[in-house]
Amino acid sequence: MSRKEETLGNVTILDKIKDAKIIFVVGGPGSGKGTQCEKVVAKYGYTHLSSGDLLRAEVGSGSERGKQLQAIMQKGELVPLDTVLDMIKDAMIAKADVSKGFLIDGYPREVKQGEEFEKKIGKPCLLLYVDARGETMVKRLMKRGETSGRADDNEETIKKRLDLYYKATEPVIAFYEGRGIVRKVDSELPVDEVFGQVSKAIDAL
Ligand SMILES: Nc1ncnc2c1ncn2[C@H]1C[C@H](O)[C@@H](COP(=O)(O)OP(=O)(O)OP(=O)(O)O)O1
Ligand SMILES: Nc1ncnc2c1ncn2[C@H]1C[C@H](O)[C@@H](COP(=O)(O)O)O1
Ligand SMILES: [Mg+2]
Repeated sequence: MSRKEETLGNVTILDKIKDAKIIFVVGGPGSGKGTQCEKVVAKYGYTHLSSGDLLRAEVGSGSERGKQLQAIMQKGELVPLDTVLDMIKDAMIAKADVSKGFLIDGYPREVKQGEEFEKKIGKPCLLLYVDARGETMVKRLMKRGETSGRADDNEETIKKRLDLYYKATEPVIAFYEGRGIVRKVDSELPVDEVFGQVSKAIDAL
């Protein structure tokens, strides 16, 4: 057992995480995952962990690993599963004592990521599927790119991210539909209306 997984009485920190609500937030690039998660944090006090944000923090640290990650992300490709899962696990452990629930935004990106998460961390009780049309997502990302400073908010990388989403991530939704835990929200609607649908899904837990 690592130091981070030390026991608290007879309960390990990982046991605590398993007992917390875990929500996967999945959708295409620019569909509105981060926007909705912010609102969930404000209303429900959940902990928002975006795999993309965790990776960008590592890039921002200037570390050797960050440089390798940056090269992958700039091309719109997926970083290795172990890297991203370790980052999420560490971030969850750091919040285990105070968290009412976890929003895991941008993960799983492929079915294997979901399977590994469940082996190493725990089971999700809900997959929020933030759905928008490809054309809408591209428009939103091009607009966001005017101010975001994100190296991947450019036309060429957006196209690759979208292609990869359809190929690798949409099967994740089908996989969890088989479990009956997917709730789809229509992110073509204004932000507050989308959030109304998100709130219904969370209230039903
Ligand atoms: N329902 C909405 N209507 C209009 N604009 C929206 C809506 N939801 C989000 N946006 C805007 C806010 C941002 O500028 C942009 C992308 O939203 P954002 O929440 O950052 O997407 P995301 O987190 O799914 O993208 P990424 O996967 O690239 O991180 O679109
Ligand atoms: N779950 C992930 N697996 C692999 N790579 C990931 C994951 N989450 C984010 N990334 C990389 C690849 C993405 O294009 C960028 C940006 O992610 P975003 O969710 O759009 O912020 O990071
Ligand atoms: Mg985001």
